[in-house]
Amino acid sequence: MAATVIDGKAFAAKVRERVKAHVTRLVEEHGVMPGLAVVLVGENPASEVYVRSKGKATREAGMKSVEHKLDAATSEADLLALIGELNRDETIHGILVQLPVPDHIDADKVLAAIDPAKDVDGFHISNVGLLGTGQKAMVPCTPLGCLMMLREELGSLSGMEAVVIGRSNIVGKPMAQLLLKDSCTVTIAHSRTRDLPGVVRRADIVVAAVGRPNMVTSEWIKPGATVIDVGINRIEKPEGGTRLVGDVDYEDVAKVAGAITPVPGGVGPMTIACLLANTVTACCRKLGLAEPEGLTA
Ligand SMILES: Nc1nc(=O)c2c([nH]1)NC[C@@H]1CN(c3ccc(C(=O)N[C@@H](CCC(=O)O)C(=O)O)cc3)C=[N+]21
Repeated sequence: MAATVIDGKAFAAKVRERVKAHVTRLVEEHGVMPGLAVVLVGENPASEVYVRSKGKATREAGMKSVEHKLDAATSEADLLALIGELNRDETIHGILVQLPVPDHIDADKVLAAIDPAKDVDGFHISNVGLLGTGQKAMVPCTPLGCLMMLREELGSLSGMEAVVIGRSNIVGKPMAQLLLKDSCTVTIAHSRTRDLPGVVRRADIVVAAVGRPNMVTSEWIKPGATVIDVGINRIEKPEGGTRLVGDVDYEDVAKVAGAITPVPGGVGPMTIACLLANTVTACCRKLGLAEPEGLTA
């Protein structure tokens, strides 16, 4: 039986509707419009596309969107000064510094400078620690989007075997924390894992976040498993031009999986929806309101 396709684009549209409803309520009942500031340092065509679509989504949700495009030669001190200003700006509830930053800037230092309450990426060590200890954190957007899709597809995740492939701070590690919080038995596998296919074959839930095009194939997948593909790899087409593929060999894996996310149209759109969701969450917390329904982990 062919796998169910998890339509991330359609689900993201639903999440964005929810975001919009919360924004309307914040504006009408509290006179506050959530604001998101995105900071981009240097020129990177892929980043610029992403920043533009984020700005558009932010405005469509009825929120304030601010973009700061800084020259590639911007000093670390100048970037830190801008973050300080955004931290103090009452109209800004979320701050995102697009990664990667140029080599002469220390990314860890920059992330540490963001007010943890405005850290909508969830990359500040305070938020990492809060998530790891089961406290109220800002949760990284991509893992949050993956979790929302898994819950939507599977209902309760309790007791399931989950294997996360990839140990990055932005996806693998926080994804594992969220799955653990939902009572999965969690394995983080990576490039040094012995018998990676054998480890992945145990999984009811597979989250692939390695950055290697089409790495995961059907022999790795337990029949009926749910497969979330976080990879976004641009590869050359034989006939010229490029196309986006994930870390999962979609056509192949779809033959055995129970459900699978496509690339594009899977995790990517959910990441943007969750960025908006996190901005609303940050705004609600600042105002001392209840957690916005359907937008948090
Ligand atoms: N501080 C920070 N936070 C981030 O969240 C962050 C970042 N830096 N740096 C870059 C990556 C990349 N990223 C994407 C989000 C959505 C799509 C997305 O929506 N992709 C579409 C396809 C877009 C296309 O066709 O090119 C899809 O998957 O359907 C892609 C990439 C967030 N990132």
